[in-house]
Amino acid sequence: MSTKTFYLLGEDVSTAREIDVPATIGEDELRQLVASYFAIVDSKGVGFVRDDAALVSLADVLEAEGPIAVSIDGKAVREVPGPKGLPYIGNYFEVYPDHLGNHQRLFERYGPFIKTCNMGSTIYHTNDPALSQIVFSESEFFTKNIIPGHPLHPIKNKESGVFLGDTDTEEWRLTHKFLPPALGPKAVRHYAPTMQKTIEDAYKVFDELDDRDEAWNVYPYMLKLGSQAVGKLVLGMDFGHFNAVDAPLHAMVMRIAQSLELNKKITSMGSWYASMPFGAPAQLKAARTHIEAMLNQAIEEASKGVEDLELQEAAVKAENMVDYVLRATDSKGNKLPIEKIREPLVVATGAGFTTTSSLLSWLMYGLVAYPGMQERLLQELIDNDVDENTAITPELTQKLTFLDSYIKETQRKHNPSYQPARTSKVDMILPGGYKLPKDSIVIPAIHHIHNNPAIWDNPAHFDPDRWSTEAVKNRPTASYIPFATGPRMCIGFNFALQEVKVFLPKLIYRYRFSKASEATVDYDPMFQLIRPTNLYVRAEKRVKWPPRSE
Ligand code: HEM
Repeated sequence: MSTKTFYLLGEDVSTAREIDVPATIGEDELRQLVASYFAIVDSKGVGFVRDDAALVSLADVLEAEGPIAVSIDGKAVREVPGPKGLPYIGNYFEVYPDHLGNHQRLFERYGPFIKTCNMGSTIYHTNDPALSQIVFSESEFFTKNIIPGHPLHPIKNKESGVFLGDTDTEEWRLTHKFLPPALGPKAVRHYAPTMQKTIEDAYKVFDELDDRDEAWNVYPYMLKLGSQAVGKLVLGMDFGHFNAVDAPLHAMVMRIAQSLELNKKITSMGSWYASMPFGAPAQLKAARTHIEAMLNQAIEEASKGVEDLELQEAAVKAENMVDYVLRATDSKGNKLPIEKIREPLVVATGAGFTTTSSLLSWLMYGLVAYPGMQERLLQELIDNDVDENTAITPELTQKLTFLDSYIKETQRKHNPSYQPARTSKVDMILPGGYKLPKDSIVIPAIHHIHNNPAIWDNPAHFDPDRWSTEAVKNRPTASYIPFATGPRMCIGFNFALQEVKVFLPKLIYRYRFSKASEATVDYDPMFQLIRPTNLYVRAEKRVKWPPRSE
């Protein structure tokens, strides 16, 4: 055993610490030992420097006299860079209103890890897959802990267990045990007929719009469609969104969408604003109370079976998630307590329709904005013997490989979610030498990871065929994460993907879509998700279909 002193390259030598190094230590073990003293997240990047020269072998390090500097990925440690802010408002005007474009600009200027401060709230963003993987991994370094300044803080809700709650809680563990089976691959397969009925019920509205020769704004109709499906399959509720062309949105949908808008507004103002007894924070409180009342009624009224069933069996037999949570029983005979059912269901409903309606809107956008897509998707249906009477089963959608690539490319280029955030648990040194303090909010910026030119060839080009290239098949871990990754990733992704794989073929087979507005498509920077706000299309009922390919 010998005692050596180490300090972080870039810090003052007076910060050097003594570390006892066993005589038989190996090179990797030495890196790990030093990493553990300085909370260096990835020991593989640790290097040693003495008198400005790298100590390349283990023997060099063990024999070096005096304090040894520790480099990270060959660099000195450094503060996370970012733009200088104005007094009080910080970088608000550097980020808003076009936060997608502005963050892209900031990544180009400052590199893959940046720091901004808006109205007193400091946030870190990364467009680097390796850093994102670390941030999402629920470890000794990071967790989902929704502290003030976290984008979800104004709507934090411990009782919801999932999405709006911290990881380290009994509620998360319990809900995370009971909810996911109802959204697993086997469970969502038996939802396919209900999904198909949902889209077929919507035909009469799109047909009438065609008869009237009217163009329609995509997002509001996709919101109706996405929420109609989630209403039925999560809450057992018929929202009646396609009873007529101008059927209003159900109050449940309005209130959840309103909560998200208010939340984005509150977070963009900084955490001090959230506790104000008027304005957006007061409206948010009123919206929550209304949602709870409606949910109680839905639980009363949802169609339900009677017998208790083991989790997996309940998942494949239940008519909807209300039915499922009331009957699902774990191996020890425990059920999700009745008082713990309401909040997770509200969250699953909100998480389910806001996201799928945005994705559906971008899928429609691709049909009218990218030449040839609609024709290729239709041809694939014809070549797989799809016609208007075909039941779109998971077995069939597995064969629709171009549809799969088209959805993936849409989720890459136009991903609706952009700000899943995690919180640092300790002061640490990240790969690249970035110093990150405890309680920092870090956002793996999904849109910017998916459009990072260091990872994706010509990322601005919409190209579904890239998904069959070796480069994309062998892409770095976490470079495509539309549903986030790690233990707190989306639990509804099977549901979402199956839904769009049922809806899209049905729509494309029946209608020919064309763009009905010339304006550049905008997104609403004050909404929690990225969705096109001004995309108008016309859907004409097809009267002719192409022949099968030779
Ligand atoms: C295109 C559709 C969807 C996208 C892009 C999406 C995306 C995401 C993302 C990025 C997260 C992580 C959020 C965070 O870390 O803060 C998440 C979590 C979640 N999603 Fe989804 N989602 C989709 C559809 C759905 C559906 C259909 C449901 C349910 C029916 C659902 C339920 C949830 C839940 C409950 C969580 C929280 C999981 C937890 O806290 O452990 N999602 N989703």
